[in-house]
Amino acid sequence: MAQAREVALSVLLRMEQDDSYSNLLLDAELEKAALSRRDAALATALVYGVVARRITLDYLLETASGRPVQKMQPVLRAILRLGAYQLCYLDKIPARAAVNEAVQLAKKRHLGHASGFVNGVLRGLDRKRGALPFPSEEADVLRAWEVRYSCPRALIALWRQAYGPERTREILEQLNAVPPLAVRVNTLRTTPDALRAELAEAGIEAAPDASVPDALLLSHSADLRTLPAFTEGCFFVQDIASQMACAALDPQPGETVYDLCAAPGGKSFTLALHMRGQGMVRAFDLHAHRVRLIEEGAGWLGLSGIVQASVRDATGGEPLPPADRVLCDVPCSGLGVIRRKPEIRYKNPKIFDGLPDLQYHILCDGAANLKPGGVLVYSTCALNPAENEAVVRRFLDGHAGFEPVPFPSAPAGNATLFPQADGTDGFFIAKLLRRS
Ligand SMILES: C[S@@+](CC[C@H](N)C(=O)[O-])C[C@H]1O[C@@H](n2cnc3c(N)ncnc32)[C@H](O)[C@@H]1O
Repeated sequence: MAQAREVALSVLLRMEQDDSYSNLLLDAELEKAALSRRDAALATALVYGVVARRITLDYLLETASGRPVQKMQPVLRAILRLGAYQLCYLDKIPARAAVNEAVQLAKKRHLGHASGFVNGVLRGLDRKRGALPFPSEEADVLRAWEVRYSCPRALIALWRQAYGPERTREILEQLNAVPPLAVRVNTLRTTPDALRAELAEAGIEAAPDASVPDALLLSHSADLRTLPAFTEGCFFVQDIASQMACAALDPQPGETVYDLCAAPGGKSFTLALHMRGQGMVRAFDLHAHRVRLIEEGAGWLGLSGIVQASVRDATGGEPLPPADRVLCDVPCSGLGVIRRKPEIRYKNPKIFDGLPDLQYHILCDGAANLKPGGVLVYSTCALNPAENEAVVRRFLDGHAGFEPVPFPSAPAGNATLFPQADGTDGFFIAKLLRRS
């Protein structure tokens, strides 16, 4: 277990230095450390938990220690956050173990002189934590929610303005929850029922989803990669919202479909399955190393004959022969998938300012490469109207030949999916028809 905390500490420190994603750093550290399954699970829980709860943990540590966390040495700060997270959120870890392990970590990291401080702060936090006052909503609602949900106030303010206070509170209440795990059945290799039976044998309950066929919702997150059904390419992980975007495009066998921002390829694969393996999905992406991921995935799932991957810039690529349907699953802020990538919340919303223009130009490229009578779907995993409704509005204002088309659960032709209400990732889907 000590090793799990060391791995978690290394990941947290590297995140501060590299500004890299927690999942990528964690995967790399776990591979290096070769931990037992139990230790790897603890290291994972610690990294995601500390990243997600950082603002709350810092508030608690500052209140307990009387010292500003930001002024502490990064390694000391990370050790205290790890200890505080275990004390406040991991009931299965005894308080004494959480404190002692933090002291040992400090010694190993040559902070022997601070081990008394670590011990004192964490013991104090453990004693007082039920009684520490949280900021009150009456005095400053943004600060109160910032501390309670560990979400920067700029993002809370953005959501309050976009969706109102009630919906914002609901979004925040989901922010630190475990996200659902959904898979798409590879119906060219198996059936939902056969896959359910195979998963059940491995101790994983799977239920069909009400909104999309050939999707299964798994009861708990297991290491799916070791299952024969996985290695044989009988399914892949894909959130229900992504599957709904593919269902909205509704591609038919024999058609030509473009997926303009396709890597790592999940939606291209689902589109190919909708088409029962007949026709062509051209899967483009700007980055060659990401195009390789599409090729690998298509090979694994037996879809190489229908999914053709290549590098192309959707903001300035060469014109293509017009397609029957085009998907623009554009690069976005990711503000709908914070449950999966907890650090997204700490990005300054200003860095998203350039996205709507990029997204608009990709949507225009989709329109330019679509046949008259063809269907265009625009999607993001952003909960941010500037990247969603506003982009589609701007597009429709300048493209008289296009009109919104209803699809299930979206009578006006577009839908924002919310984790709390829809049980999916936060997501936006708009469906448009090219009349002429
Ligand atoms: C939201 S991700 C796509 C996810 C993918 N559709 C899936 O379901 O697996 C957005 C993708 O857009 C790509 N991208 C960014 N700018 C692009 C551009 N100008 N042209 C084409 N692709 C671009 C990124 O490399 C990234 O892979």
